[in-house]
Amino acid sequence: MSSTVTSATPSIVAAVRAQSPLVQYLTNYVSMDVAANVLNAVGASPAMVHDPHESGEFARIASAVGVNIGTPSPSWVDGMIEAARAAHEVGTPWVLDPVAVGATAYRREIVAQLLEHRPTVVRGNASEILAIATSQTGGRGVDSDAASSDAVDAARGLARDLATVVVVTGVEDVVTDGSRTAVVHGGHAWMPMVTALGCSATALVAACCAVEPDALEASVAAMVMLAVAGERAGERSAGPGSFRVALLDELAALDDVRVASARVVRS
Ligand SMILES: Nc1ncnc2c1ncn2[C@@H]1O[C@H](COP(=O)(O)OP(=O)(O)O)[C@@H](O)[C@H]1O
Ligand SMILES: Cc1ncsc1CCOP(=O)(O)O
Ligand SMILES: [Mg+2]
Repeated sequence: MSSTVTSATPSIVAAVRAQSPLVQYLTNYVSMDVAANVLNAVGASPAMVHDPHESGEFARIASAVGVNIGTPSPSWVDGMIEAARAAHEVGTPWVLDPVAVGATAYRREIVAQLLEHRPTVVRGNASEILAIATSQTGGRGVDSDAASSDAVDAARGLARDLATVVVVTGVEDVVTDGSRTAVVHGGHAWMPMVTALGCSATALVAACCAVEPDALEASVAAMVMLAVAGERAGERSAGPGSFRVALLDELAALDDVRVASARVVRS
């Protein structure tokens, strides 16, 4: 086991800025603004295109797609499925955010349908990943009632079962493809007090997958961005409100030296 930043991470961060990938994000009403601004801050190009009349067509021109079930309704779900289907068909990476999947049967059915279209990465908090991996229900709505460190085995098993990368966020972020596992340390205790940073983490994973074919390395880079920027933003903020603004500034200011300060443990 080693504790070091992956050599791939700085080049992925730079590639997002240089290539400005078009990230289509079908996300919930709560997160649209912050997730789009997070993508802009790191140099990606967000497009919140969700309607089933156009989501599949748009997914064919996007560099990566995110699908987030945070505020679902039937027509939005149709749009999600069209986008996921199209992304899978043309080989565009797509990332699933199973918000509060343990909470209702409706959400579990949506996630089951979306998983048929083979996401590149599933990014959730520990309750969400445990809900998918073990079929356990509950959780605390969109928030987690479990620690990411308690979901490592479940995440590894899920990654193997789905042949995907699984990211479990929390105090530490666990990234696994079932054989390789990385734990990213950092961030700040105010992060869960700012809504939609999990949704934004999913958006960043999509942006990194657009420029890096190794989805595990792409996901590590996305988590490093938030961990480093979050830690720095916390040092100069008065509370969650100013933290939210400072986080955007710190994401935009990420450079090789700052990225290299990340603490990543691999096994
Ligand atoms: N207590 C914490 N300390 C540091 N970072 C945190 C903490 N809680 C969450 N984060 C970070 O906040 C982001 C969102 O994660 P999380 O809160 O687990 O997602 P969600 O909002 O989907 O539940 C991630 O980058 C994660 O690392
Ligand atoms: C509050 C809320 N309600 C439905 S979706 C949503 C946003 C959840 O965002 P995150 O999972 O990133 O905290
Ligand atoms: Mg979430």
